[in-house]
Amino acid sequence: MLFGTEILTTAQMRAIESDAMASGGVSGVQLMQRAGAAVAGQIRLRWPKPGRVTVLCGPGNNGGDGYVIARLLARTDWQVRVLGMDNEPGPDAAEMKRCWQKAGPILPLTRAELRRNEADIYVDAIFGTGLTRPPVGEIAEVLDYLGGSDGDDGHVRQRLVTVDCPSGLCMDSGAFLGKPRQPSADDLHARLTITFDSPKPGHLLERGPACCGELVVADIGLHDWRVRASGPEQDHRTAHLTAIWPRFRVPDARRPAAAQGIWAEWLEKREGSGGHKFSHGHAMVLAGPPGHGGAARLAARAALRVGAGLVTICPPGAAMIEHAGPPDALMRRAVDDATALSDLLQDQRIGALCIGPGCGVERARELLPPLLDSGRACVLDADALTALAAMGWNGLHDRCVLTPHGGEFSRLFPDLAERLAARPDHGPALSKLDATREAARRSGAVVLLKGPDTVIAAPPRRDKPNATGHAVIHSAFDIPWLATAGAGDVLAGIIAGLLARGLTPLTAASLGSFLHGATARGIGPGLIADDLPDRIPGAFLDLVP
Ligand SMILES: NC(=O)C1=CN([C@@H]2O[C@H](COP(=O)(O)OP(=O)(O)OC[C@H]3O[C@@H](n4cnc5c(N)ncnc54)[C@H](O)[C@@H]3O)[C@@H](O)[C@H]2O)[C@@H](O)CC1
Ligand SMILES: Nc1ncnc2c1ncn2[C@@H]1O[C@H](COP(=O)(O)OP(=O)(O)O)[C@@H](O)[C@H]1O
Ligand SMILES: [K+]
Repeated sequence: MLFGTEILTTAQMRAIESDAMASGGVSGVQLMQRAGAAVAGQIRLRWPKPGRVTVLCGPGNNGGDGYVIARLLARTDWQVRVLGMDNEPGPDAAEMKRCWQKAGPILPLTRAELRRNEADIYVDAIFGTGLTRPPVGEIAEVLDYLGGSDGDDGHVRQRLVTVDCPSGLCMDSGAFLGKPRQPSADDLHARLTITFDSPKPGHLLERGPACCGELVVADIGLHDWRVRASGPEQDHRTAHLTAIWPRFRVPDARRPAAAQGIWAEWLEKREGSGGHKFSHGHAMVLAGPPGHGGAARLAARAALRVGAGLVTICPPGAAMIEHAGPPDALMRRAVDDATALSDLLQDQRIGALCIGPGCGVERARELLPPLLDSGRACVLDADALTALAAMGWNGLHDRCVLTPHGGEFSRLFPDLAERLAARPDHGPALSKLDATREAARRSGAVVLLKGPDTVIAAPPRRDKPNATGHAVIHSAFDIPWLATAGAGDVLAGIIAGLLARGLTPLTAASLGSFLHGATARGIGPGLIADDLPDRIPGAFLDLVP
């Protein structure tokens, strides 16, 4: 079972909207009115005293939402200025535009007009899911102004509310079309973004979290069609959000799913497997040469803390002395070479292995073949990934979890990393989600690409090789202090421990990321990786429904 809040690509969102409208259950205008009302409602909630608002309306349905917002705010005593385009949008937006024109004028959507009057709030309803190419000309200038490139020190961004997303952001990738993928000070930053029905990948990836500001997901009544579209025979279901990011609001009815799902996984394993320590799984962490033991010990301690029944750390004999200290619960066993590992793996009770943290590339290269031949569930991290990049995919299988950070990913999948770094010229741009899924497909393993926007992707099912596998995005933008030496080693150990307990690789990687992030949130700034394993029990307790 996967957990988290479902997210939809823009294509899936459009498909669900079309299904809903084709069913006759709801019209396009009704959806637009609900969308506009949700935004106007959020504005009134945050700015209860009516003031001056400038609504910027683009050429499509995002602009249509803008005309609804303008009308609803004008009704509640806001002084509304609308800047719009001189075009005939699709029928729904055209109707909303006409409705607004009965209440007030539409001024030209130009930078000069925008600068003419100050407003308390700016509403960006220029582009949403329909963005296909980089904004140019007058619209690009308007967006630059809103982004603060005018030297106004970002004064607008504190007052910028965006409809569906900051205009110019590709909602599938979180990249700004036509701009470098690195952060730039003049990227359009909103204080608040209201999106509809479900988050889209671009809200959670790359520039999305920083530029959307607080993200509110408003219900516009598409639930029944979303559920139908994500049934087992449909391919609409894509990725699941696994963390509730503090600035991220989902409709209340969908909020508890994450925590309860995780807790249920845990109980299921505990109660289904009886009381013996071996029935809770035996994890092995392959440690490296003398002087490099810390990383593997962090991993081993984390594997114990997530409830593996036994954990053994396996350094070469020459490094054994380094591992004499606590925790006493940890077992030690020397593994000097590939033959010793093969012999050890005759013990079928060893359920999962972790290789990479502090292992040394040469040793990883030697130990990987017998480890992979054994077919055991395993986590390949750090030095094991560097070794793998030189060895190729032979022997990898769907019980392997690869946990690269960006640098390791580019050694393993240089072409994908290069495409991911390139300036996107049209939408939808290749996303971190797409790249991780492709990496999982090529390697046949679960791939967890680390970062503030961790993506975890499973390879396609064997019976559906052309379908995309399940994927999970774990958002950790609110915990930058997790980017500290050794945090990745702890994550590898957590996942190995969960694999030993019998969780599927995708669930172990997703739940592992969630626990890792939740633990870091509980500790706060100042965290060092050593703190993480021993605080995992607290993160578990927070999951009790
Ligand atoms: N379809 C629906 O029923 C609903 C749509 N909603 C709103 O509609 C939005 C999507 O509407 P659209 O599909 O009309 O798309 P948008 O309103 O995002 O705008 C795209 C329009 O601009 C054009 N365009 C794209 N890139 C451009 C560029 N760089 N320069 C100039 N023009 C460009 C496109 O050809 C299209 O006409 C959503 O983001 C959401 O705000 C909501 O009202 C909810 C219901
Ligand atoms: N900016 C960030 N915000 C939150 N988490 C991050 C950020 N950057 C990296 N991380 C997370 O921190 C951990 C660092 O892992 P890694 O790069 O492997 O470090 P190490 O090898 O030192 O253990 C990963 O879990 C990663 O997802
Ligand atoms: K917008």
